[in-house]
Amino acid sequence: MKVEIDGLGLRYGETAALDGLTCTLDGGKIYGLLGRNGSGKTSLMSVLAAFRRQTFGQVRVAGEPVFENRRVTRRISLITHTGETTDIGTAEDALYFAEWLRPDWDGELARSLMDAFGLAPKAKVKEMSTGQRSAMGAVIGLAGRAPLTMFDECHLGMDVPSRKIFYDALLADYMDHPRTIVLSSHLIDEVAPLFEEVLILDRGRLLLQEETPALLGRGTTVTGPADRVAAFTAGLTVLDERRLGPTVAAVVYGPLDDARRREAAGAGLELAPVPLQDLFVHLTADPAGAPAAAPAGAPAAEPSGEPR
Ligand SMILES: Nc1ncnc2c1ncn2[C@@H]1O[C@H](COP(=O)(O)OP(=O)(O)OP(=O)(O)O)[C@@H](O)[C@H]1O
Repeated sequence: MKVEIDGLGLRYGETAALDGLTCTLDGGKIYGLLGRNGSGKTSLMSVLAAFRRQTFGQVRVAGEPVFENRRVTRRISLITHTGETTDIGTAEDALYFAEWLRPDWDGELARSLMDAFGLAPKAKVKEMSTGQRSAMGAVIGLAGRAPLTMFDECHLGMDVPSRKIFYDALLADYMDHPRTIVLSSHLIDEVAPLFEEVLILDRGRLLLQEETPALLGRGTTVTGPADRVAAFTAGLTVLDERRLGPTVAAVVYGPLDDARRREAAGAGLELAPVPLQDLFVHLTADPAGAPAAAPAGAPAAEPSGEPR
């Protein structure tokens, strides 16, 4: 399902939660929606799901505006960590309601996920633990198979095995039933393998939108003897440096072309990708205290220059 967002603004009184956000999701992918606390992720998903009406700008899903448009909203699902959509009687009541709401509901999948998460059908949703309520939300979000499904930090409180069940189930079901999935999370390294494309928000605006491999290509860890690493990284943007005896691992920002990679190999240096989380920290660093970020949709920065 294609999502078009044009100059989107959302205000809560004086607070601009979204401030002229423009981007397009072509759909049929798993998108990672990242951003620091308060950057506008929940606000954006709330507008996309028509939970809130935008203050200005436009949102179109499958070519149609979403607010008060049941034809489109019945095909959009937003699962939040607060679980308000699941807060109804017992777990089986919540599933019944979700089935009534969702035209693409898969009851078989819902039952098998309930089992996998160890959720009892007769349990009252209000009496569930935080992690159990999150798991309930995951069941409803996945079994609903909405063509646009958004999970907003929906793994909050889930323990590690439950999160693994969620990620595995999401990927397996997405492979069988491709759709547009948007996932927001602060556990970046944990969810990064799921993302095909990443959007980063910053203060209500789009900071960056890029396919994951290209984004990961922006950073490299250079490891080797300290003096050779220093010589190789001279003039590059070094985000971090760790020293272990005579060996240094330096994280550099910006693509390295083939010639530079050959040069590194010739110097006996090891090159490795940088985790998405490290890049995220760099890209969203506070401009007052640290390197700033690349503009939205911009090509990767030159090795020698700090973007924006
Ligand atoms: N109901 C509300 N009333 C007033 N301000 C709000 C409300 N909800 C969010 N905001 C403000 O809007 C901005 C964006 O909040 P939002 O919840 O969209 O961010 P977020 O990226 O989802 O944050 P987090 O990662 O912490 O969940 C913040 O400045 C926040 O304080």
